[in-house]
Amino acid sequence: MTARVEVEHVGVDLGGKRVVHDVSFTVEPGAVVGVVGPNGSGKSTLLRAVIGILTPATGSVRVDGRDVAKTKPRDRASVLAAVLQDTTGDFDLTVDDVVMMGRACYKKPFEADDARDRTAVADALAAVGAADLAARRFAFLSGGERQRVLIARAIAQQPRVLVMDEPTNHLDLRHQFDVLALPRALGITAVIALHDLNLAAHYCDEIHVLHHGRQSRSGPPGYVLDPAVLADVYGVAAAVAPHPVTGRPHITIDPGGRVYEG
Ligand SMILES: Nc1ncnc2c1ncn2[C@@H]1O[C@H](COP(=O)(O)OP(=O)(O)OP(=O)(O)O)[C@@H](O)[C@H]1O
Repeated sequence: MTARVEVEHVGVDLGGKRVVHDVSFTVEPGAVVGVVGPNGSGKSTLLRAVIGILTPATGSVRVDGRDVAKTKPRDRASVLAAVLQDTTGDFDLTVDDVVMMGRACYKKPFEADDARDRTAVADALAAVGAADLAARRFAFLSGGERQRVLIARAIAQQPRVLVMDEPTNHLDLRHQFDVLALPRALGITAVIALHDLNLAAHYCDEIHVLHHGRQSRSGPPGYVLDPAVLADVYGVAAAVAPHPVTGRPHITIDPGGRVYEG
């Protein structure tokens, strides 16, 4: 199951200040969309509005036509799952227990886990290559192992939309690729905040660039990842050329600031 996400004129206030201004885009069912931008540009705030834990000051987020801000948290959880940046890592639980938390939206309080829950948990752990961690204590995992377990928890929720904020943090190269390939492999609509523009170029159908809380450019990677945009938004000199293997845009940054040609 997958869903269409419509972000319409979303503005978000934090601490009495507007930090996201008038952002609009649609994510087609099954599409993978990237949100990129410098530190403090509003990516996490926008993602929190998408999943409904922040209520937009303007506009709305709709999933299959239903306003997320007006949907009860329990109903939201069976549609939207999130992997956010600041999830505490101090659960005194096993990995199995942590991933089982993703099943809570399907159960009454204190209802026992059933075979379907256990299958969903095992499948989710296998999907992130963490089946061997199931019996380990979450608190004693490495940063990358924890991150994969938190992604497994979101997948065990069997959402129609997966929202991930910098999911590749802590992950080695192989796991970065595997995690970003997951939404498409599972057929889940995804909205992903990313710092690595080359990963965004490779995995995203569309990219939305935020700059000072505003949407500065949106569209397919080849349109968005333009040297002039990178210079304007990030203040870096960059060359963009087709990746030799995939043909997707590939960015090379000049750390010295020299502007490449071609
Ligand atoms: N509770 C808050 N009150 C006031 N301002 C806030 C609050 N939380 C975040 N901000 C500000 O909102 C802006 C957007 O922050 P946000 O975390 O969404 O950016 P980001 O693009 O995700 O950044 P990063 O790449 O560093 O994670 C920043 O200027 C930040 O300082």
